[in-house]
Amino acid sequence: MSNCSFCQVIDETLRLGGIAIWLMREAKEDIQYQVPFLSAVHLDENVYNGALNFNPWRWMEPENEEKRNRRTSPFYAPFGGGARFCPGAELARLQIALFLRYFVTTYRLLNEVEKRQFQLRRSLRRLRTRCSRSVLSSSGTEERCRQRGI
Ligand code: HEM
Repeated sequence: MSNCSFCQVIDETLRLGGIAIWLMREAKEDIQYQVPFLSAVHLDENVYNGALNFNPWRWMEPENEEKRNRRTSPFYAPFGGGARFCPGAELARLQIALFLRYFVTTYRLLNEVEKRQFQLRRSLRRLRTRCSRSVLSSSGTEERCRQRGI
């Protein structure tokens, strides 16, 4: 699952907010090698333009192609690396992609105004249904509906 349609969104989310940046490592003895803290790499302006911005399209840029290799890249390691590389990485990415697909194809995101319009339309539809049902049983209800212009 290296190139699903949601992969850029998943990769960008894991770059900015993955758990990898919180992992701590402690050297048991003094060493002469300096390992950059992962969050410093993931959020480094010299590595990623506008590093603090959520920009899934960055992963489509050819210059980021090599950086994006989560198994080998020193600039992108949301699932750790080396011998401790996360064995659940592909499963996790697949689950996230399935969830996102279900979410965006099943639900519609509305702003406050659209939400209000949606609720009003729904109430009107329900009233219409109720009215058309009660027309059969009660002329009083029919009259009330007529008065309300439904
Ligand atoms: C978005 C979801 C996930 C993220 C961001 C993530 C990230 C990581 C990271 C960064 C490590 C390395 C930890 C370290 O170096 O100490 C790790 C290790 C591990 N992950 Fe995940 N993981 C995810 C999902 C999963 C899933 C779904 C599973 C199992 C089904 C899993 C199982 C493991 C295991 C067993 C290790 C330990 C590997 C070892 O130490 O040899 N992870 N994960």
